[in-house]
Amino acid sequence: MSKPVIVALDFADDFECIEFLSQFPKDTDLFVKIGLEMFCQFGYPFVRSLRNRGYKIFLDLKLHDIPNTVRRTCEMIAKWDVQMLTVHGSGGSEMIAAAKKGLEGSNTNLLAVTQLTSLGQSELSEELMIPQKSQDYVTHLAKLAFDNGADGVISSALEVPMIKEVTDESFLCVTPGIRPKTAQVGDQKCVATPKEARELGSDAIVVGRPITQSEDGFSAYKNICQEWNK
Ligand SMILES: O=c1ccn([C@@H]2O[C@H](COP(=O)(O)O)[C@@H](O)[C@H]2O)c(=O)[nH]1
Repeated sequence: MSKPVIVALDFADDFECIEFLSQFPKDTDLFVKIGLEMFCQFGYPFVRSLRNRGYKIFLDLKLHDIPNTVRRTCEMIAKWDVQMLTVHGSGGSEMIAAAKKGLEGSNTNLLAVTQLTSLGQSELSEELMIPQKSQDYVTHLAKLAFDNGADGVISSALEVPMIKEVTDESFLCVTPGIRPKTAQVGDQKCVATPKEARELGSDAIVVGRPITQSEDGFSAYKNICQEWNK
């Protein structure tokens, strides 16, 4: 099976989103990410409607709360038949283990966010006052996630080799912050091209605006898939 390009559906309304999806031929094996923007507006019925179309779903809610709340939330999401769910790794060992417990019996992969790809070394040290070097912080959180039952992490593609080294080759590294050479970087600080992500060992890439804001979203998607799967 080829590794997926996951399309981040960050749209202001569901009509715009469905219109975007209508460009894709029906037999496209589409893996989409529903994040906070769309989930806050349209909730579970929207997730269900995309699942009913046959899409694979990455529900990117980045849960970050006390273990009991996260476990109970995950118990509910476990019934939704989504393929991936995120929590923040910085929620700690108990919270990660509680999320995994909540997902028990489902096929949902639990992914822990290490360091947001919109944060660079200076934000980490100067704003968040985290004394470690970014790479050490990321590998520490990845190991914490691995040791507490997560199936993988969300990280920059640039960190994948180090993460696989401290965890396991099978530990999933799903990487946003992907920018083809000609695309605008925007608010992302840690970026890689699809080709770089593949060479660094990412298991899946997440791409939003370079596809969703392109004049021809389907062509942009196909070009990225081609570069990624070469
Ligand atoms: O560290 C992270 C975690 C999640 N994201 C999400 O991925 C997409 C990226 O969208 P682009 O438009 O390609 O920048 C977006 O939905 C983020 O919420 C991330 O970028 N970094």
